[in-house]
Amino acid sequence: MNILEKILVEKSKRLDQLQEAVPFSRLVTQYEDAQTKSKKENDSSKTGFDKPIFTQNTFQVIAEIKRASPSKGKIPWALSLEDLLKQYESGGASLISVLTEEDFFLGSNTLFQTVRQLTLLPLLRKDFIFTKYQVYESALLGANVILLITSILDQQKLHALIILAEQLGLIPLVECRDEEEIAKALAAGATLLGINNRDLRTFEINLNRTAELSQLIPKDCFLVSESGILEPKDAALVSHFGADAILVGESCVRSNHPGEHIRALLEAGQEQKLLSSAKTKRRDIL
Ligand SMILES: O=P(O)(O)OC[C@@H](O)[C@@H](O)c1c[nH]c2ccccc12
Repeated sequence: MNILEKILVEKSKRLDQLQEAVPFSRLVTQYEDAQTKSKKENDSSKTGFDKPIFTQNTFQVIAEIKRASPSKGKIPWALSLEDLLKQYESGGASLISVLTEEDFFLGSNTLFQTVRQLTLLPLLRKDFIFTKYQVYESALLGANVILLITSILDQQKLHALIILAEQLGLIPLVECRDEEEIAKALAAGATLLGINNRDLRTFEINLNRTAELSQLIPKDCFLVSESGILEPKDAALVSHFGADAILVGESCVRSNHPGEHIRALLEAGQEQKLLSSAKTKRRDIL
């Protein structure tokens, strides 16, 4: 079994337990009640953020809260969660990604809720999502964006989860790792695509994956280059190949000055975007 398969086995077990405690129908009712309540309170912008999250004119950084990974084990943080988030904000991150997977990334829904309390920035819930249950759960947690990993979903399922996410007001970020998955994601209706530079089966990092695959992504889609971004030159490279944003975990949480780190990545990515008319490398039409 590769690591991805192991993660999915554990995730399925946890989901079974969760559904025993709170069945799907009850979760849906909880969601509907929460909606009615927030409408009554006229709490339309739960994040205080009413601007669109993904705009193509500027380069963006999505900064991740990551405690551990299967390849690195526990990742030592230079700062507390509070300080990390303050710096993510001051550095100019436009979205915070929170890993909630428990067994391999040491995340949790509680961690997500804590982050939700500590920042007004929009949040990406990062987990191994393959059921409608998890999409409702993400909405109840207060997520703005969810990750859908193409390699663990067939096209029909991916399509169904994209539609459900959108119905619940969540933006689906659809992660791909090769040509075939990009075709599948586009056919399933994805418009916000992630290219993971790390192969989740082997952990091998290759930024050229963004270079090779970005050409297959239509210009009117928004492209996030994920994983293995360590320095400004990495941000510049993927920006050159048409990435509109980068998703950065480890190098942010390890940094003593994550705010400065994010600012430097942002500037390098933005400068390159202006220089290289980056999108000439991307497909014109769907
Ligand atoms: O820590 P990095 O190399 O900067 O990577 C962050 C992020 O891309 C990575 O955590 C990630 C991307 N896709 C995933 C899917 C599941 C778990 C984790 C991930």
